[in-house]
Amino acid sequence: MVLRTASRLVVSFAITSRNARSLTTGSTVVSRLNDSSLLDWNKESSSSLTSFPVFDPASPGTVLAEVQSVDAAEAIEKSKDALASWRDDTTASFRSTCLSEWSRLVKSNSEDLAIIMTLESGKPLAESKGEVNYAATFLDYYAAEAIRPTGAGGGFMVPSPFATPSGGPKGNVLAVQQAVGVCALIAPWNFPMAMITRKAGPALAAGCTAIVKPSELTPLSAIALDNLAKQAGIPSDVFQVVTVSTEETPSVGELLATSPHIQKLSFTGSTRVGKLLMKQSSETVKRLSLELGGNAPFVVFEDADIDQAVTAAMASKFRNAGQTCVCADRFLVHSSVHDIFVEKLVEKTKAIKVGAGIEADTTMGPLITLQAADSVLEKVRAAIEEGATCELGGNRLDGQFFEPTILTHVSTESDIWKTESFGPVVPVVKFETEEEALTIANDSSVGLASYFCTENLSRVFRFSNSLEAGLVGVNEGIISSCVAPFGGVKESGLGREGSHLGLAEYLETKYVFINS
Ligand SMILES: NC(=O)c1ccc[n+]([C@@H]2O[C@H](COP(=O)([O-])OP(=O)(O)OC[C@H]3O[C@@H](n4cnc5c(N)ncnc54)[C@H](O)[C@@H]3O)[C@@H](O)[C@H]2O)c1
Ligand SMILES: O=CCCC(=O)O
Repeated sequence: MVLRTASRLVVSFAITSRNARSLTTGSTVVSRLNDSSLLDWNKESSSSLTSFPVFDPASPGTVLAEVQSVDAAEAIEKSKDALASWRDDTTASFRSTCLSEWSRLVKSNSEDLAIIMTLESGKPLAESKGEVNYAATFLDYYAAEAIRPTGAGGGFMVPSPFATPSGGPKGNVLAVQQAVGVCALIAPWNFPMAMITRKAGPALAAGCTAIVKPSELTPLSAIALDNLAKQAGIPSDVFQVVTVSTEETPSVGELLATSPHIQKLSFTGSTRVGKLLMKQSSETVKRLSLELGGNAPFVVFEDADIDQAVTAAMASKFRNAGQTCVCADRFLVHSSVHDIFVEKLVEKTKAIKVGAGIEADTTMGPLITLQAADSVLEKVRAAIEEGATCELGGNRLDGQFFEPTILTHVSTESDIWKTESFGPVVPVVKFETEEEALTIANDSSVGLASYFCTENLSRVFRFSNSLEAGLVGVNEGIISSCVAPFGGVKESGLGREGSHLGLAEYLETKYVFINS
C-alpha cells in the first residue's frame, strides 16, 4: 500500500478584490482550472447572507473555498413564479434542447469539472471523470425523453396519456400527464454531480422547476453545474442551487419539506435524514422520492468464476473508497471457495494506491471527513475484538486516509456487518447452503443493492427473485446506468431514478371526464 499525500495545498485567498464576489476560492482550485468562471457565485439577496468553508478531504483543515449561502425562502418564491412559464409556455422540444446543451457543456468542461469534484470530494481523478460522464448521461437520456408526449414514450410501465369511452352510457375519459410542480432536490456529497443530474434531468424534462440543495461538503460541483445550466439557456429561476452551511441545513431542509409551494421532494442521503424529511413532508403530503442507505450483500457461490468474482468485488467495494450507497458491504462466501477467494482478493487489494485524488496514480482517495474515518476505524476495531481476523489493512492512515481492509471470521452480530460501513472494508462470512446465504443476505432493514456470483442459470433467476433489494448485480460489481431504474426496498427508500421510471416521478396523472 502506498500512501501519498497531496502535493502542496497552499490556500491563499486570491479572489477578494472584485466587488460582491461571493465565492472566495483558494489558489489550489483556481490555478488548476482552464475556466475559473465555472465557480462564479454572485448571489443577490434582500437579506444578509452568511458564508461557509469547503474543506479538502486529502488535507484536513485546508480550506478550498468560502461559499456564500443562498436564501432558500427567496429561492422557493422564484421557483414558484417561474413554474408556469417553464411548464406551460416552453415546448418539450425547447426543454430537450436545453438539456442537450447542458450535457454538451458538461462534457466539454469535463476536465475542469473532474478537478473540482476531486478536490472537494477526495475521489481519484479517474473516478471523477467517470462521474462527470455519468452525470451527462442523465441529461442526454432525459433530453430524449422530454420530446415524447409526456410519459408516453418511456414504455409500458409509465402511465401514458389516453382517451377512452367512459364505460357508462355517455361521456369520454381523458387522462393526461402533467408536471408535478416545484421540486426540491437534496443531494449528497459522494456523487456530487450525478445525483444532481439524475434528479434535475427528469424534473426539467417534465416541466417542473427545481431547487437543488447540494451537500455542504461539496457545493463547488453544484455551483459549476449551475453555471453551465445557465450557459445552456436554462432560466436562472427554473434551476437554482441553494448552498447552505452544515448549521443552516436542518432548518433549510425543514423549510423545503414543509413549504406548501413545493410539490415534490427528492432526497439522496442517509436513512436517518430520509425518515426525518418524510415526517416533515407529511404536513403538506408531498410527492417523495427517497434514495437512502444500503448494506449490500455480495454472495460468492461454490460454482462462481473466482477471478470474475474478485474483479466484481473490488469494483463494487472500493469505488469511491467504499463511500457508495450501492457498495458491496457484507461478503458471503461459500466455505469451499472461501480461502481461494480471500487469497486472491488480498493480493489484488494490495495493489491499491491510497493518496490524494488529484495525484495521477492514486486509485483510492481519503474518506470524506475525519468523523467518517473515525467511525470506520471504530467498527473495524470492534469487529476484531469480537473475533474477526484482519487479513489486510485495518488501520487509519494519516488524516482521513484509510487502509483497504479485509476481515474474515466476522460475526454477523457485529456493527461492521449490521450497518453500512461507508469505508473500504470487506467483512467476510462463510456459508454452506443457498438457503443460509439467502437468509443472511435478507437479514437487514435496508434493501438497496445486492450482488452474487454463480455460473448456474437457474440459481441466477431463483436467487435474484428472492433477494430483498431494489438492484441485483449478477457476476458484476458496477451496475448503475442512466437506462436502469435505480432505487431500494425496505428502509432504502421510495421511488426509482434513471430510466423512463425516473421521469414518472415528476409527473402527475389528471383525468378529465367529457360529457358528450
Ligand atoms: N440511495 C442512494 O442513491 C444514495 C446515494 C448516496 C448516498 N446515500 C446514502 O447517504 C449516506 C451518506 O451520505 P451523507 O452522509 O451525505 O448523508 P446525509 O443524509 O447526512 O446528507 C445527504 C444530504 O442531506 C442533507 N441533510 C443533512 N441533514 C439534513 C436535514 N436535517 N434536512 C435536510 N437535509 C439534510 C445534507 O446536507 C446532504 O445534502 C449513506 O447512508 C448512503 O448510503 C444513498
Ligand atoms: O451512491 C449512490 C449512487 C451511485 C450510483 O449511481 O451508482
